[in-house]
Amino acid sequence: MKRARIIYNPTSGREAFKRALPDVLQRFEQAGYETSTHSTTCAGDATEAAKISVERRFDVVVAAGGDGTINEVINGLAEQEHRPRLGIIPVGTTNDFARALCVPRNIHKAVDVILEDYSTPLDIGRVNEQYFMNIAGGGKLTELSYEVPSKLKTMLGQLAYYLKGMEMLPSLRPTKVNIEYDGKQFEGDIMLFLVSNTNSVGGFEKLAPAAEMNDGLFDLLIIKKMNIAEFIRISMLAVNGNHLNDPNIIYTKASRVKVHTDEKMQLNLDGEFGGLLPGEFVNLYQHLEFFVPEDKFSPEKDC
Ligand SMILES: Nc1ncnc2c1ncn2[C@@H]1O[C@H](COP(=O)(O)OP(=O)(O)OP(=O)(O)O)[C@@H](O)[C@H]1O
Repeated sequence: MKRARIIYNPTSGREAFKRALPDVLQRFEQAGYETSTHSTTCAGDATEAAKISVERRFDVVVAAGGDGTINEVINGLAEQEHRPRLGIIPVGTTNDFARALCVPRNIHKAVDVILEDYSTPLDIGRVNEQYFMNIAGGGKLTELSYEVPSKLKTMLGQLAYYLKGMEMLPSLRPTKVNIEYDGKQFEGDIMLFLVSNTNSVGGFEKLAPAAEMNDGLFDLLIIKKMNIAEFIRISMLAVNGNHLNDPNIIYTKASRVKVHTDEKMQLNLDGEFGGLLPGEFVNLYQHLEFFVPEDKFSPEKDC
């Protein structure tokens, strides 16, 4: 019999997963899985739970939560020799990664994707011995994602981020960096940089529109120093993906990106604080196998 371990964050999003859990378990049982659950208790707990799932030889691990929970689970699986297949049930506030995978936000439809049993190997990123599946970055604005209090996210959802973003705008300052990417180099002041594995970033779906998740390459986006009015203008253009030809933007693909700075610059990994830079970002080609809708990589699919 196949065995699945569901690791879920009971505080994620609007706490809907706890209510759906009995139905979810029943559906896994009916599909032939022996299933057990782990409810996370604090930061880092999902990483430990994922490592234990590997030790106990589960065939499938399901991460139910927001991007933070999925990131923690990936950190528990990435270094293991035997890596179970990974399913996602997106019940967080932003769910950028699930959007990139075309996994529906409806809990039962997300369960359908896992039980349909189609999975595919996808790239993940590593930096300073930590792993990310969606995006890494640095620059004051990337700190937005963890400055929003969890209670406010539960109440307001995505709106909480926009409000906090507006509040932070006046305090945005450029940072002097040196960025090496696949043999090329950029040196100068930047507002922020992003190293992206998917095209779904911070609720913007066209920020890194060419990102593929199984090509062994990141999309690197550098936004150079500019004033606040310019920055707002670029952000508006980015909603529709019209920011890429701007002279203040560098947008390219790279498998390795090395960021050095003498100033204090925080590293953001999938929306959570990941320590301080410098760091070297390495793309791990097709390193983890994810359940996705079977037509996810067909040219017609747009989700
Ligand atoms: N029982 C818990 N109580 C409080 N925090 C927890 C608990 N379990 C996990 N966490 C922490 O909550 C963080 C954020 O959770 P998660 O990403 O699942 O949900 P979210 O914040 O609602 O959504 P998103 O990250 O998409 O905005 C996790 O990275 C984890 O460190």
